[in-house]
Amino acid sequence: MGLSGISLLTTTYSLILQHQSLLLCLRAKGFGLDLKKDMEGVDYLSDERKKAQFDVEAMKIAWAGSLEAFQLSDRMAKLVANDPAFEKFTRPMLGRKELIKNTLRKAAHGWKLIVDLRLTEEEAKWLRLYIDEPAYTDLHWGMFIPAIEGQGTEEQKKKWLPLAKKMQIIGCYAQTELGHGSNVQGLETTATFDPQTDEFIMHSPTLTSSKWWPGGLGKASTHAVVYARLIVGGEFHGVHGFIVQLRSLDDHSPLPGVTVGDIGMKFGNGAYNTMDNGVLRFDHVRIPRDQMLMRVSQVTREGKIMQSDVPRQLIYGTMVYVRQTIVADASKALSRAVCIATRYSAIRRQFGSRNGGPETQVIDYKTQQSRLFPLLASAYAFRFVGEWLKWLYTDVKERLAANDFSTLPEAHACTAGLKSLTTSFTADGIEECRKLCGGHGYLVSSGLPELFAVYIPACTYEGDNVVLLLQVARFLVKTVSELGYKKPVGTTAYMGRVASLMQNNCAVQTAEGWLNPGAVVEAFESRAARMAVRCGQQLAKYENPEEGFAELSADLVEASIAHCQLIVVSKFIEKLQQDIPGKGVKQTLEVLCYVYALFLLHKHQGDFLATGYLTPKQASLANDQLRTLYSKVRPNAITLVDSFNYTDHYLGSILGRYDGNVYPKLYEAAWKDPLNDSDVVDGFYEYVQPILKQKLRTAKL
Ligand SMILES: CCCCC/C=C/C(=O)SCCNC(=O)CCNC(=O)[C@H](O)C(C)(C)COP(=O)(O)OP(=O)(O)OC[C@H]1O[C@@H](n2cnc3c(N)ncnc32)[C@H](O)[C@@H]1OP(=O)(O)O
Ligand SMILES: Cc1cc2nc3c(=O)[nH]c(=O)nc-3n(C[C@H](O)[C@H](O)[C@H](O)COP(=O)(O)OP(=O)(O)OC[C@H]3O[C@@H](n4cnc5c(N)ncnc54)[C@H](O)[C@@H]3O)c2cc1C
Repeated sequence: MGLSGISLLTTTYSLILQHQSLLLCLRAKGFGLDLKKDMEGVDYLSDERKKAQFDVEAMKIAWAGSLEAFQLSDRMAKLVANDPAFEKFTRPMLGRKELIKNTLRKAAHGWKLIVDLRLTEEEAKWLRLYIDEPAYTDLHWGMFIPAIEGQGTEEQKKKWLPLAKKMQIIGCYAQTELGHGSNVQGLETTATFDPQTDEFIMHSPTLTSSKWWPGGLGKASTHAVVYARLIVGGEFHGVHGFIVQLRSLDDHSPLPGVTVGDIGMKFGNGAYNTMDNGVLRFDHVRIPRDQMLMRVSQVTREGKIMQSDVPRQLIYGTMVYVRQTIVADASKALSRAVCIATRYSAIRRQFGSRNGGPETQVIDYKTQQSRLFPLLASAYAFRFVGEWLKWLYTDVKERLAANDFSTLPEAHACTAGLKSLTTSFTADGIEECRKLCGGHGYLVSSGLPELFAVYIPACTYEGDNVVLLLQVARFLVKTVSELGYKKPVGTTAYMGRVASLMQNNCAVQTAEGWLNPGAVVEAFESRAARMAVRCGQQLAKYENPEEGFAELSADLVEASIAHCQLIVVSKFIEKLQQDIPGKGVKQTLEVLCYVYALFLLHKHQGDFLATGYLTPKQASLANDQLRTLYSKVRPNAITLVDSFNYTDHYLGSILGRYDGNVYPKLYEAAWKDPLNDSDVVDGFYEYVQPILKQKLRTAKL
């Protein structure tokens, strides 16, 4: 018997086993048989795993970034998965009060582990990630502490950071207001210096100045970094951060003059409702002068404003830091959804049965592949661009510490643009994964609805995605306008070759011709450069540049997307120039890299054609190559998602189970729903039976 014969037999056997276990479950419900007899321990995806053409363990390390990073993340994932305190199956069924209490309990348990096991900050970060429940701790560690680190003086850091790091105070980041989020300079909360008492008076003068949205503010935080208009001597001196105590450290009650609470339920069940996003108002609350974060500007005892040589934009520094982490998180969320959709697509069968044999695995449909594999490739692309962005951020941070601010504008543009690009794509990608799972994807037990509901605000928080792309556009327009006398560097270095990028057209003649990193990068560079230059030319026609910018903003957003996609493609290609150990690992990643690039080229072929860089024939050749690449991904699909090394606990999905034992577990889960606690539904006697028993008098009905 040939290999394909053996494989057919094993597949059929797997199917029979699945059907048998389903039958056992069905009987279990009907006749009280033992549910445990379903085929626990059988790997329904083992045939798929045997198809791998690369070393999965080595790919896990490539995904994690290093052996140490892999081991650390794996250890934390298992620690959480094996601890029943972190169970999350019932989360979407909990009411809001229970939900928040449950989250507080998990956060406390997590903190106990961190202290008892003496975990490092890096380990603690991974532990919180795998607990997988948005909580006040995200903002405490993710924004409150970084805000003090980035904007505090040495003295302020010495005072506040030990308290925060030992969790003797809990902090949040209170910037957004009811009336203003994107427009930070439009914030209305005031911090007025009182030279008599050497204090700032924090005040919310209008309803719209109420702080609105800060995570952790609603119920947990004792302190906040509050962004407010600095007023000294009756004059406005820009928006600054102030450390303000909100609640008593004894009984947690709000301090005098502070009104604080939760803003209410948000999208989805469970999901982001575990977070206490809050509202906050001040009625002339006094804080000592030294609680203004004073790295950028200082207010002296006499009420003089002193500017340090640190640029004003550093006030926005925490956002640069968090946007960078959000890019890394995009790859986690997308890879999680893709892992679920890929495993389930290999289990799910529809149509195509011949002679009573098994139906076709839906993953073998070319349409399924053309929707799923670009998402898989994007998860890897975002992982690597996230790694690069982390490097860029670390580099900027070191430069800032040495008072070199030259790379801050680029860091701002890259973090803003990539945050926007990756979160928008990931949010759409999770929803696509739900559709790829058909009807079962809509079940909460698929894990996808909650993942989607938790993820989508990433398109809004830390800067609305369109507003952020407009920031990139400003950076690009500036770069283009300076081309005559300033050499562009970093991610805009390609603009230095603008003349040739505008003139030269694509040389690819065959589908194989697209398997060339140089050809791919040049295509993306030419498209981005041409779109940016075109915007620059259009803008030049306006007398008032701001009016022109507003008028052309939709085109500017497109140009920014082209620039950011170029960054992701280039960083993936650069990654492949490194030494990546493991049999077949680099080759498999090369396939994914081409999938990512050619998928984008196909999707945005309008840009490539309209800018005149590609001919329709060359665009069509790229699409031909893409189909071939999908066939190369197919045998590796399951092991490529195994390489994310996600535990079943973290995935939280019956469809994405590692062992593929989907149907019995779906069936079992249905019976755990509280609605099935009784056969006759609550409310039947009040509301249903009277209808069934009614005797209608009218003949018409
Ligand atoms: C742990 C994860 C959970 C996350 C929970 C969520 C938390 C949050 O959402 S916190 C709140 C986040 N809020 C935002 O992101 C607000 C978005 N708005 C802004 O960032 C800014 O207001 C703006 C950038 C959209 C506009 O700033 P503005 O000063 O009014 O306007 P300009 O365009 O004139 O910019 C002036 C100048 O500053 C540069 N710049 C702007 N932002 C930054 C930055 N973050 N870092 C460095 N530089 C920045 C900008 O490029 C301009 O430079 P020049 O052109 O050289 O003058
Ligand atoms: C779940 C969640 C958690 C959050 N956590 C925090 C937190 O911890 N701390 C905190 O301070 N804030 C937090 N926020 C607030 C968040 O940062 C803001 O909501 C975000 O910055 C967007 O601002 P906005 O709500 O003012 O949107 P708006 O600016 O009102 O956006 C509305 C629409 O207008 C468009 N728009 C706005 N300005 C422009 C423009 N110049 N040009 C073109 N279009 C424009 C936008 O694209 C969008 O379509 C959180 C928000 C959410 C949803």
